[in-house]
Parts: sequence; C-alpha cells; structure tokens
Amino acid sequence: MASVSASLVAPAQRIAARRQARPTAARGARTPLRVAAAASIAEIKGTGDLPAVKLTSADGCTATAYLFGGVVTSFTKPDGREVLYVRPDAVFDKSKPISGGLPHCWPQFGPGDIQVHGFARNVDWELTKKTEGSNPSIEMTLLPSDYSKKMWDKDFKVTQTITLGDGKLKATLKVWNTGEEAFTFTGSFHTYFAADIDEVAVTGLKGCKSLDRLKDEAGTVAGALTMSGPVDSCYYDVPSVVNLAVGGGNSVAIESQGGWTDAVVWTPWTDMEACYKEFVCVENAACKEPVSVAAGGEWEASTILA
Ligand SMILES: O=P(O)(O)OC[C@H]1O[C@@H](O)[C@H](O)[C@@H](O)[C@@H]1O
Repeated sequence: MASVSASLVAPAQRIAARRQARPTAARGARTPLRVAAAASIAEIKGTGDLPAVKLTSADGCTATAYLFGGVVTSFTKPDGREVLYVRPDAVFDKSKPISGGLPHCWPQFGPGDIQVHGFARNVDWELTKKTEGSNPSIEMTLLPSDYSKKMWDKDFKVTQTITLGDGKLKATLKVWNTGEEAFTFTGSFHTYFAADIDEVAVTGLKGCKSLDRLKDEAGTVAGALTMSGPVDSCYYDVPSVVNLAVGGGNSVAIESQGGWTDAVVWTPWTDMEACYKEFVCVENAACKEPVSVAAGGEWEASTILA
C-alpha cells in the first residue's frame, strides 16, 4: 500500500526509506552534514485508506493526523524517535475510535450520561485550514450531526489545531457555544505515550490532590509516580508542565495552556497483556468540575509535547 503514512511502517523500513531519500553529493563536493527537511503538509491515505494529513516541519519533526476522530497517531522528533503510541488492537475502519495517539475526550471525559469519553473521537472531522511554513499547522473542525444530537443536543463548533516544529507538537482544542443557552462539558487530550512501563516516572504533580479511580480513594501526590500495577487516577489543579520519563534516558515535557486544569494517568497493566509494557497515558484534562460555556462563548486549551 504505497500511500500508507511513513509513521506507520516498521522502524527498519523507515530507516531504509530515510537513507534512500538522502540526496547524494557529487564526488568531492562539500555539502553540509545536515540537510534541512522540506516542511510540508500532505493529504494522504492512512491505514484502512482513511484520510489523514502528514505534517513535516523544517527541523525534521513529523506528525500524522486522521480526520476520523481528529486523532494524531504519530509525532516523531528530528532524531526519528516516536513519541506517541498506537495500540496493536487499534482498528482503522471507523467501527470504533482509533485506540492510541493523541485523541480527545469530548464533550465528556466519563463516566457520565453519554458514551465514555464522548463522541468527538468517533466521527469524521473536516480539514478546514492548512497553514504552510517551516512550522506547519492544520485545523480540523467538528460540527453537530444527527449522531451527536441524539446523545448531546447542543449547538457547537469545535476545532482542533495541530502545529509542528521547534521539536514540539502543539494541539489546541477550541470550543464555541453556538446555541442559545449555556452548556457544560468535561474533556481531555487522552494521549498515549510510547514508553517502557518499568521506566516510567511522572514528575511535577507533587502536592496535587488526587483520586484513585480504581480504589475510589482521594489522596495527595507524594512524589514521582512510577508504575507497578494498574493505575487510573485523576490529579487536580496541576501545574502547567508535567515531565514524563519514558525509558532509555528519554523524556517528554507535557505542557498545558488555557483551560486544562487537571491530569489523568492510566495504565491498564495486565488487562492489556499484549501491550501494557509499551505505553502509558498521561492526559491533560478538565474533569474535576464541568466547564461551562455561555451562549456565544468559547473555551480553549492546548497541550504542547516537547
Ligand atoms: O478508550 P480507551 O482509549 O481504550 O481508554 C480507556 C481508558 O481511558 C482513560 O482515560 C480512563 O482513565 C480509563 O478509565 C479508561 O479505561
């Protein structure tokens, strides 16, 4: 399948493809050691022939976003390291949300009245803007449909903007209330990070109030979080930067801006025997209190991964 995104092929193939793509220098000519990547935005067919967009920034980062669910499935750093994780049981046939990457839970983090994690990751978003440049950006838009109205009878516009470059991926969720009455929602960027679970350490949450959702037990974070069993916990009023050690000496700085107030950490542990050692979810969220948006009002929150 020639059109499959490079981020979805095996690492060895990717390295071979990168080698092939390198320009060959004329014998004896002096060439710079590093050739800057040509920044681009390419509309591609991803896995399952689903429409996707691949962004490449001038500093050599890449990202792939699917219009189904508006989910970012891949973010690679200039050294080729993949930051995100897509579960091996992910399906790309629209029968359920794509399990992994950087999806969003909206308009419900869950549990609650509608399906857990809301409907926004179950539906097609429209590609509404492409901004070329050394740090390229795309905007995807979601509007109400008969499907969403059956679950949540509100008028809204939601955009998800993805900007890539300077070693970072920025995802911004913006919500407009286009109806006549205020509405409330909860939500998150439910980010799956590629990680060696035995080496995971989440720092920056010390002193935050927490809720262990598995034990239904409130607490206060004492220090770095490491994983030695299933975790499904919310942390409230968290600082704007949380650091995630993913193993092999690598880490990701997870910065939040705007309306995200909380964080969620999740590892299914042996409930997902086939893959639990390879990822952890660290989510920017607004889940402690519902967010209220007045009629005609708007709300915005961003996550920056570096
Ligand atoms: O819907 P997904 O991607 O399988 O993730 C499910 C998990 O998502 C997490 O955000 C929740 O805290 C967990 O309770 C839940 O099990």
